[in-house]
Formats: sequence, C-alpha cells, structure tokens
Amino acid sequence: MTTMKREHNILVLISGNGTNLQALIDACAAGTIPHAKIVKVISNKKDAYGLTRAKDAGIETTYHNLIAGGYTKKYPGDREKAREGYDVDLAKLITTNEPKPDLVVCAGWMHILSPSFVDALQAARLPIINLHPALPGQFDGANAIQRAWTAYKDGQITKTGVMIHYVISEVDRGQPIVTEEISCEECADEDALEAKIHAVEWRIIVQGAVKALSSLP
Ligand SMILES: Nc1nc2c(c(=O)[nH]1)N[C@@H](CN(C=O)c1ccc(C(=O)N[C@@H](CCC(=O)O)C(=O)O)cc1)CN2
Ligand SMILES: NCC(=O)N[C@@H]1O[C@H](COP(=O)([O-])[O-])[C@@H](O)[C@H]1O
Repeated sequence: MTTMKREHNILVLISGNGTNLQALIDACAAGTIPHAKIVKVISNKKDAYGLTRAKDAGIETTYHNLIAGGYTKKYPGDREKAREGYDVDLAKLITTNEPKPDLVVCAGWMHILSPSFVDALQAARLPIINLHPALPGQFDGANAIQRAWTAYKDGQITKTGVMIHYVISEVDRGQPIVTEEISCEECADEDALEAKIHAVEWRIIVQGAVKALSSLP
C-alpha cells in the first residue's frame, strides 16, 4: 500500500519586491520543491509588491508592521520593547497559523528578529531559513551587495556570493545550508554584480528550501 506524502507547509516573510518569493511560488507549482505549499506570506511593508505576487497566486497574506501595529505607541521611547512586542506577536502569528507551517523562509525580510522570536520558533520546532546575498561571515547585515562591490573596488576581495542559512539570534551567522560563490571580476559594475546575485538567489532559495524540508524530522 503506498502512503501519500503529507504536503509540507511553507510560510514566507518578505519586505519588498518578492522575486525570491516568486521563485518559491513557481517551484512549488512546478514540483521542484516536492509536496510543498506556501500557506502564508507575511510582510512588514504595506507596499511590498511581494504581497501582490502572493495574492495573485492565491496565497493568504498578512501585513505586520512595527508602527502601524501600534508597538511604538504602546512603548513610547523604548524601541527595544516595541520590537520585542512586535516580534512576540509575529511569532504567535506564525506558530498559530492554520495550516501549521513546517518551515519559515525569510525571502528579503529586512527586520532583525529578536532572541525571543528565535526562541519561540525553536520551542515550536519550526526552522527558519534566510537568503543572504553574501558568503558566510563576509558581509553580515543589510546592504551586503553594495558593501561587496566597494570591497572589490578597494582590492579587498575578488569574490562574493549568496547563501541560504538557518536563522539564529546572531544575524547571518546561522549554519549555512547552500552557498554559491560569485566572481566580482566578471562584473563590469555594481548593477551587473547585483543582477548576477539575484539570478543565483532565485535558484538557491529553492535548493535551500528543498534541503531544509528534507531535513525535517
Ligand atoms: N536574528 C536574525 N534576524 C534576521 C536574520 C538573522 O540571520 N538572524 N537575517 C536577516 C536578513 N538580513 C540579512 O540577510 C538582514 C535584514 C535586515 C537587517 C537590518 O539591519 N535591518 C534593520 C532595518 C533595515 C530596514 O528596515 O531597511 C533593523 O531590523 O533594524 C540586517 C540583516 C533577517 N533577520
Ligand atoms: N539581508 C537580506 C537581504 O539583503 N536580502 C536581499 O533582499 C532582496 C529581496 O529581493 P526580493 O524582494 O525581490 O525577493 C534580495 O535580493 C536579497 O539580496
């Protein structure tokens, strides 16, 4: 008797255009990510075009914002408490989502997640992976592409890359799942490097999701 494989549920966090979300949507539809479905997209930016991409694909969306959600008003002058409250509610949004997600993917999610968030998802046995446009330990944080190009022009590096890694409290320091190097020397300018990085991103975010799902207990 053949046992049907349960579909894995993916929840995606975005902040922008959503081209990496689109790569995941297309990969689920094509079966490149086998037996998987994106069940929710959450954005911290109301005008994120990724929300449109999700709606066009029939995926439920939620807008969750630090200011619009009243967190900075609730904790006036205490940005850390406001972020903490925001993150605790974000974790609740994710862990109580129906259907229950099996994997959270940060696909251009531009908000540093607090330890209370990371701990809450770990307690729920819910892995988080992140797309980062640099190699492990190279340019942690925001604006990695711009920083890589500057470092290359200053003669400090000859290559950069893209990685998918598990998310821990320390930003961009979680265990890498997939990495791919990119030679800066083959790029005429920063725009060419950015275009090459994005093309690699759209491929390895799918590979990273497949690997993370295949590692689930
Ligand atoms: N605890 C973790 N949180 C996040 C991780 C992580 O590995 N651990 N990865 C990031 C994604 N990211 C790089 O890959 C990243 C995104 C944003 C920032 C940042 O400085 N954000 C600022 C706000 C910037 C803005 O709004 O434009 C902030 O949060 O104050 C750094 C790294 C996702 N989170
Ligand atoms: N530190 C994380 C980071 O910088 N992520 C960057 O956000 C973009 C999202 O694009 P998208 O919204 O089109 O997927 C990606 O290109 C990625 O380089």
